[in-house]
Amino acid sequence: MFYSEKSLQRLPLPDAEVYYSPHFFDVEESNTYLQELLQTINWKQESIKLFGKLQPMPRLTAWYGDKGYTYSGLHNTPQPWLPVLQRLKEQVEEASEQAYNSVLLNLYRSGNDSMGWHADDEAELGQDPNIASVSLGGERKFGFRHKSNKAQKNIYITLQHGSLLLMQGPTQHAWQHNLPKTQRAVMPRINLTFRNIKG
Ligand SMILES: O=C(O)CCC(=O)C(=O)O
Ligand SMILES: [Fe+2]
Repeated sequence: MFYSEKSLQRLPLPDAEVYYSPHFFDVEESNTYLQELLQTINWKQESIKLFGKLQPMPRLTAWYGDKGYTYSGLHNTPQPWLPVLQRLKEQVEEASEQAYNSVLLNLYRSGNDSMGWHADDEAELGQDPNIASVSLGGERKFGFRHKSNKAQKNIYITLQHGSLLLMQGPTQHAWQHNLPKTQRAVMPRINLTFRNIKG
């Protein structure tokens, strides 16, 4: 692969540090990772309490790494690293020049699966969280919404098969992000967010 294809471009979001590489993994490598993760990850259908009622999350999830973590009000006990996750982690660490000790995986089975607006700003992620997000499978739109500047329009990008997105610095303070549902017929998509849990 040529260096330029791997290279991360800074996206023009004010009050943020966001970098994107659309073809961080080539198609063959991405296909192999997608199949291996579909088969080896211990996917779970978790529920969250919404307005006092338990609701199934609109996606499957799995949590691997060294430390437990609270996410969407759920305490996640991590499962030990799998070789495939360690390989991905090493590549992402090298490109982002950051270390990660955990990964949350999301499986969006269809266009009906989604993730609502949120910021990954839990105290366990430290002051300025470093999050590295790998996308595999069906292309989906990913939104950014500024928390305080109402004049700032939402920004949408398409997360491609084999792409890498980094959110660093003040990003989680100033912005929320989401993965909206889509009516389009889309292939299943796996997302991995590598994080560094403190303490
Ligand atoms: O699926 C995605 O690209 C977003 C995942 C995400 O925001 C998260 O896991 O916190
Ligand atoms: Fe997130």
